[in-house]
Amino acid sequence: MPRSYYTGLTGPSHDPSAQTGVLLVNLGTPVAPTARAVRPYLAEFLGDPRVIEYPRWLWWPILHGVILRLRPARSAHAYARIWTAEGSPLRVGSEKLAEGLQDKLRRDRGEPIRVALAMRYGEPSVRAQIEQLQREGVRRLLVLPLYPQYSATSTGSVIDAVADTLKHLRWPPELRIVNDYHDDNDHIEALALSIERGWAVHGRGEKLLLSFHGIPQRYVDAGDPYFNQCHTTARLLRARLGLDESRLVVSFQSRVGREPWLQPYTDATVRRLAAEGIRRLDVACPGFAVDCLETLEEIAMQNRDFFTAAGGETLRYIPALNDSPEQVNSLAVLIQRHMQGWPACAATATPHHGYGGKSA
Ligand SMILES: C=CC1=C(C)c2cc3[nH]c(cc4nc(cc5[nH]c(cc1n2)c(C)c5CCC(=O)O)C(CCC(=O)O)=C4C)c(C)c3C=C
Ligand SMILES: [Fe+2]
Ligand SMILES: [Fe+2]
Repeated sequence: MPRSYYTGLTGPSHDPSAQTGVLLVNLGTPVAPTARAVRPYLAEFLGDPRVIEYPRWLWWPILHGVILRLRPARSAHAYARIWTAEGSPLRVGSEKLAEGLQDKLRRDRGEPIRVALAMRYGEPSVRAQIEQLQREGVRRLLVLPLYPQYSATSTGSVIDAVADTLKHLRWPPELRIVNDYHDDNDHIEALALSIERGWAVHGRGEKLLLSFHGIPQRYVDAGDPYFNQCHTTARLLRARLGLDESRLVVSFQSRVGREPWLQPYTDATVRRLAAEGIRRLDVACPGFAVDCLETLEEIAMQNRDFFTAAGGETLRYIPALNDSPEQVNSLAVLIQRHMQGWPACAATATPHHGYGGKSA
């Protein structure tokens, strides 16, 4: 395509060769580990009706009158424990993953695919990043929420943000959205390899606990598939690792508020296991693509303390897949499967293995 064909429509800064874009979306994180920075982040997050399903007239006074006065300082204190010189682990890890995927996809497909990262809450927003991709000339967009298991509170909310953005575009791109990848073979294999590598280096704990982020039980009762998808991931990992239900245990963390959330709770589980005589416990959090507050602070610090206080010796946290080659490879395969039928860009595609020549 001649460059001039695009310029008038999409603005001067686009790269007309990257017509296919991938938008990774993660939850979002405050810009600094301070109450002042955490407050607007929590206000946006906990003001999302997908996350808190109470009528607004009931929830708004509690959120603004109580929660946003107390929680920011407490959360900021937790964030301060995991903050790095580069910033929030969730943001840094997600950015590295996006870069790794862009390199990998360009190599695999022989075309300049653009991979961008957005945050559902805070910056860079879904809207800003889709508009940016569009300015760059992207006409086919694959959205990949970085949540392996679908929940209305996480993936569903990303879909809302994408849909809201499209309303404002005169000429929206062709769109696909990955709903979940909780049972994807390559993903399960990547998780298994990372767990086995941990065992090879540190030895095996007596049990492996998979701790997933919780949600209110009420949401699952109303039809959210999240609980089932978490258990399917666990079942597939059991089969792949050769562990039975007594060796690989599932629990749910990060409960907020008073209503019942998915059970068993992670904190009660690590205490129970220690009380039952388990001394070495491995914990992985396969619901998190990238390490964050909920893994680095809640699991690797808080729950480690609960475990040892209850008589356990070592709780070893097995890191998230982050930007490891295993995760870059498995997500690159997933992305390309979801792009099937989308042409490689004609002007820039280079012939590569598998096309033309003498192959059958
Ligand atoms: C109160 C309701 C919440 C629901 C429902 C919920 C679901 C949910 N969350 C994640 C992933 C993450 N959550 C993170 C932090 C976090 N979560 C909540 C509340 C709910 N989450 C709060 C209030 C916070 C902020 C921290 C705190 O104050 O405790 C994070 C980490 C972000 C970071 O900056 O590191 C992630 C990731 C999923 C996948 C999910 C539903 C399945
Ligand atoms: Fe092109
Ligand atoms: Fe959360």
